[in-house]
Amino acid sequence: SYVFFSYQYVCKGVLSRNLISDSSIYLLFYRKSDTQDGYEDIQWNRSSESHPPWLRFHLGITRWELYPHQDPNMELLVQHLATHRIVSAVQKSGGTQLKLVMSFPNYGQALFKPKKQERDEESNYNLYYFSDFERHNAEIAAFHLDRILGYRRIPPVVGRLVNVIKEIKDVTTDRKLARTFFTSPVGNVCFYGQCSYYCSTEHAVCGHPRDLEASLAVMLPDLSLATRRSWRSPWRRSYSRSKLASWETDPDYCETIKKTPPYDKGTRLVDFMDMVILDFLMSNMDRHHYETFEKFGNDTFLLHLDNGRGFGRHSKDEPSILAPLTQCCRIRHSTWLRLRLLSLPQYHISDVMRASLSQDPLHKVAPLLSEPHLTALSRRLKTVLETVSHCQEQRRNDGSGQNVIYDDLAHLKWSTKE
Ligand SMILES: Nc1ncnc2c1ncn2[C@@H]1O[C@H](COP(=O)(O)OP(=O)(O)OP(=O)(O)O)[C@@H](O)[C@H]1O
Ligand SMILES: [Mn+2]
Repeated sequence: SYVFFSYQYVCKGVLSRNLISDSSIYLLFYRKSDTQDGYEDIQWNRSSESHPPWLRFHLGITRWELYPHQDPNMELLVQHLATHRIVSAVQKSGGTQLKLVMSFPNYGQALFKPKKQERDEESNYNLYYFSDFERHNAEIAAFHLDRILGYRRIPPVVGRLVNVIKEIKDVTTDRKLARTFFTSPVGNVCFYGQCSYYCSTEHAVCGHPRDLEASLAVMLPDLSLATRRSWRSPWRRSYSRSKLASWETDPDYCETIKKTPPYDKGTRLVDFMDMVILDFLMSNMDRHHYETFEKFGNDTFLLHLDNGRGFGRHSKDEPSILAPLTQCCRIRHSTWLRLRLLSLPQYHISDVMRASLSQDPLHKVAPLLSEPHLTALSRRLKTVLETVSHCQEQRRNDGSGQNVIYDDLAHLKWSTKE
């Protein structure tokens, strides 16, 4: 089968399997910064036992996934994110809303997004999707959901209570950020940073009085070590109050996309559908782009970065997010089986998510997703399965002979026959 064929190529080294071949490149990368305050001397060598968890994460990225199923490194990786001393916090340039890059003594880094909204607060119905807040708990919940779906295409994210004075203001070298700190009328410490959306006194994020809930996502390898390509989503929304996008008006839109590279070959179209299903489940309308690692060309997984606008509403579903699936009627066999599993009473998606999220350190402060959001997940999962059934019925009747299910498990059947 194709998968076995490409696997042989990987073994022969024609196609590379790992993003970063060994740790030596990092020794060169960090040599220039090894005298900085607060950082440890570099403790690792080429032996993997000496590597900090964030480095093991980087070295474990393959063309198919960010980390393996039952990753032995995961527990320590998230524990470090949640507890290690923050030695530096600077604003991340680019993007529309405030976020910080935090550094740890062992050179690990995390992308920080602050809490801006209460868990039980629903996004204002009069706000367009493109002016919605980003939510720290959505970043955390998206990581758990992506893992439960068996994708492993979101970098690990953990919740943390951050002391805005000790862990941001006192350690930042970012003057522009430091200048935006103030004490609110009730004595909480707040800051707002500099960005193009919601960075003003009115939209400040505040500690309570100093502790601020936030999400910390493990940083991917620096772009100078692993370049990424950004792809515009063919089903991108118009980001306008008045314009419609072509996929909203053209009934044959998918037929065109299916013939357009890279969607015409390999697994790109079904990989895109995987992402659409994730987004529909969490109701994320903001997937304007996705990224891939350049090294792997077109034959690789899609990174599901930037999930802060998911989980904004639980009382309403957004069928237009599923439009690619409705229009193309294509889904991976493995994804379809996973979704069916998560609809069974013993593996119910809401229960699996509740249990998974309760492992996060912020669960002690408050559950990461309120019960109505968990209920919405199971309702939306049912909609996805119904959409697939409807597609199958449609394909049976239209006589086109096109399959709804993309068989990505053929090699497994082949190997179990042995
Ligand atoms: N874990 C990560 N490691 C490294 N880079 C990341 C990570 N997560 C996101 N990024 C990068 O940071 C950029 C900005 O992050 P994000 O998309 O979350 O912010 P944003 O303000 O919503 O951006 P935009 O307004 O462009 O959608 C992303 O385009 C992505 O390339
Ligand atoms: Mn965004």
